[in-house]
This record gives sequence, structure tokens and C-alpha cells, in this order.
Amino acid sequence: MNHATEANFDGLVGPTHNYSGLSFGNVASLNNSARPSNPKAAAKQGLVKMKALADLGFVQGVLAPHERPHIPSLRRLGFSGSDSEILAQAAKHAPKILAAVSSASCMWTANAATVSPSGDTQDGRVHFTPANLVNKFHRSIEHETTGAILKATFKDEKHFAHHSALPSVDHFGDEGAANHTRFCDQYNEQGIEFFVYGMSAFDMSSPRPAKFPARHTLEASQAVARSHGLTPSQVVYAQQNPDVIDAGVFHNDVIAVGNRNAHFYHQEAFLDTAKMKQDLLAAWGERASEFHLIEVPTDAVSVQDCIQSYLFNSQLLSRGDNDMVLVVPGECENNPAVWAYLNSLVAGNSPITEIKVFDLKQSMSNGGGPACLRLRVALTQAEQAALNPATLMNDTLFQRLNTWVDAHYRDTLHEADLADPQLLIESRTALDELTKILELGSVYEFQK
Ligand SMILES: N=C(N)NCCC[C@H](NC(=O)CCC(=O)O)C(=O)O
Repeated sequence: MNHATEANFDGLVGPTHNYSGLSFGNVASLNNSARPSNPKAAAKQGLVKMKALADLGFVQGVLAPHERPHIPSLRRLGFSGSDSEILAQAAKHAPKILAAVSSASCMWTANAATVSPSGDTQDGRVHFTPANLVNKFHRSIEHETTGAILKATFKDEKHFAHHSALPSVDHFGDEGAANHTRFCDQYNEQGIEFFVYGMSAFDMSSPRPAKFPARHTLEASQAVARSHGLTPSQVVYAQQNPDVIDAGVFHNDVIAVGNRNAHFYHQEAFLDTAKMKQDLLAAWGERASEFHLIEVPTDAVSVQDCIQSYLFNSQLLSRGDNDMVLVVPGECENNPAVWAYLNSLVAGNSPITEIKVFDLKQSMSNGGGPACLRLRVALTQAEQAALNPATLMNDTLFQRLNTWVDAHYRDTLHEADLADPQLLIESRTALDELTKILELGSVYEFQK
């Protein structure tokens, strides 16, 4: 029996979760801007998913939210005085900047980092590179704290290697695991790392979207592959179809998901689908017939339906060899074409045998489905034993975090509330307590 596994580390939704329309190119974010949010419900919806997956026997971890509103960023932008003076000035003179430094966007931990399991790396350690998320200001301020939290979770240098984010400039735009998939037979064995990018930054003649930004570059992926010490023949690159980015597919995980020997993707996801298939099969090598390419045709599900339902922003989880469950958001059940497709999928002979549906409406309204909320970390048994056990979901932690949310979170938040100095105090009090629950040490600036 192989005990290597894929752990999922979900981002716990922070106390300032709100809708500010910060993500140009992300249709849900733009459509819901200015709507009131419910941070308490958002955090609880995420916890329910984590607990359900832990109960099913999956290794499930928690990544802490960041300090928001982020006063150090406001100081860097020239605001000065006490914390409440800074909030008041920012609210008056730059409300959108205040909204940006208050976003709870670190909940989408598929964007936290790119992770290469030890089976793929030259030095046999698990490698992490926090994503610079440079395309959006509110996300570009995440990587330092993300790095600190990942280090506090995966501490042991014998097993875990932590890199700095790539240079924070468009040429190396990096959105992390949202554009990275690993295929393998067993999780501890050498696999294929599949990097999907939106454009080549240094080749201006190459195709790129016209309307919305390509957030992630080929050059960023190549840099990560180099620093993680990946074997070049086991790395595959593919470009996203620029037209789907222009339709609102701002990350590849909105239109494709993969796990072990299965790639589940939409017909229009890639610029060159034939090449993507050929390259993956070539890297997979022998036993190509055991690699499942599950292509969803436009006739069955349109790109618009993918964006509306987040069909592909699902978690594809192995329950043993050749048996996978697909974790989808409630929006899939409500979309007739998507639901019909999913029912035919499980009735057919793909490795996907069951669909599980979760209500993640609060996160979905900002463009974040089940897959956005998790960072996958394939681990051997020794690596599992070396990680910080206080971050792993179980009955006790579930209860503790629900009580913690009840004590510290509001159930309504409007953009205007972000200027409330009391919200900053509530958020810091909550996070200070959380670092003790998760045994993270001091990972926030306000704790230093
Ligand atoms: N697909 C993956 N992996 N992640 C989803 C990230 C959603 C996030 N939304 C936001 O940041 C919206 C925040 C706001 O508008 O308030 C983003 O666009 O980066």
C-alpha cells in the first residue's frame, strides 16, 4: 500500500471578506462589486468543505488569512499618522486603495504558491514558490505573508524548501498553482508538472488576449521549474486560449483540472489542444492508454457555462487507484447543461465516479470556487509527519475555528465599513488568537 498522499491546504476566509470589484477580467468580481458580504458565512462555508473532506479521509490543512486592512502597505503609499488616521485618510482620498489593502483574497490559496512534490525535484524535497500575483495590486501584497505562513506550516528544512516570489513585474507574472497541475501514477513518484500560461512576456509577436490581462507568463513558469530543480523532460508547458481569457477565464483552473492520470478540461481551454495532448502523453511515456484525457465539448457545455458554474474549478480527488470524486460548487447543480454533463460523466467509464456539491456562494461571488480555495501538496508519509500538525483539520480544530469565527467575525460588511478602525482591531485580535490555535508563531507585521 502506498501511503503518499495529496494534502489540500485551504485558505481560511479572513474577517474583512468583501466585494470591491478589484479583479478586472474576473467576471464575478466585477458583477458583485459594491454588494454587501457576509464574512462569517464565508468562513463557515469554507470550514464545512474542509471538514467534509477531512471526514472522507483526505489530509486537509488550513492556511491562515492575512492581516487586513494592511496598514504597512498604506504607509508605503504615503499615508501617515496613527492607524485610525491612516484609515480615515485612505477612505477619504483613495477608497479603492483602502479596499485593495483590505481584501481577504489570500483565501484563494490555489494562488498562494507553486508546489513541486519531492518525487519531482532534484534534491528530493518539496519546493514552494509563493506567487507574486503582480497583475492585481490587492493580490501583489500577499506573497511575503504567504511565504511566512508556508514556512510556519512546512518548517523542516530537511523535507521542505522555500523560495522567494519571482521579481514583481509583469514579465514574471505568476499566479501559482491555479495554472499548474501535476500528473503522476503514485503521489511520491516522479510525475509530470504541467504549467499553463497566458502569454510569453518576452516574445511580443506571440498570441495574447486583447481585452483582459494574461496574468501569468511562460517565463514565470520556466523560472519556477528551474528553481524547483524539475527534470525538463517531465515538464510540459501549454498556452491558454487567449479567447477564453477574454471571455473571463482569468486562471486555467477555471477551465481545466487534473489529478494523477486524469486531465479534465474544456475543448476551448488551450491554444493548441492537439499539442497539449501530445506533449502530456509523450511525458507520461509507456502505458499511454492509462492516461485519461477527458475533453468536454463546447456542444455539451459552453465556455460561458464554465465561467458561470465553475465546473472545472473543482477538486478532483483520488479515493484509491482509478476512483476519483469531483468536488464542485452549488452553481453546477443549478446549471442544466453542466448538471446533465456531470451526470453523464459519472455514468460513463471515466475514473470520475462521484460528484460532491458544496455551497461556497460567498467565495464564488468573488470568482473563487472549491479549487481556488485549496493549495495541493503531495506528501510522503515522512513529510506528512514533519508538517505542523496544529494546521490539520479534525473534529477539535473544526469546532475551535467555528467558535473563533463566531467570536470575531461580522455577518455583514459593506465597502464603507473598511474604514472603521474597530474592524482593524477586530481583525488583529482574531488573527493574533489564530496564530496560537494554528501554532504559527508571529507571522504578521502587527505581531512584530
Ligand atoms: N481561480 C483561482 N484560482 N482563484 C480565484 C481568485 C479570485 C480573485 N478574486 C478577487 O480577488 C476579487 C476581490 C474583489 O473584487 O473584492 C482573483 O481575481 O484573483
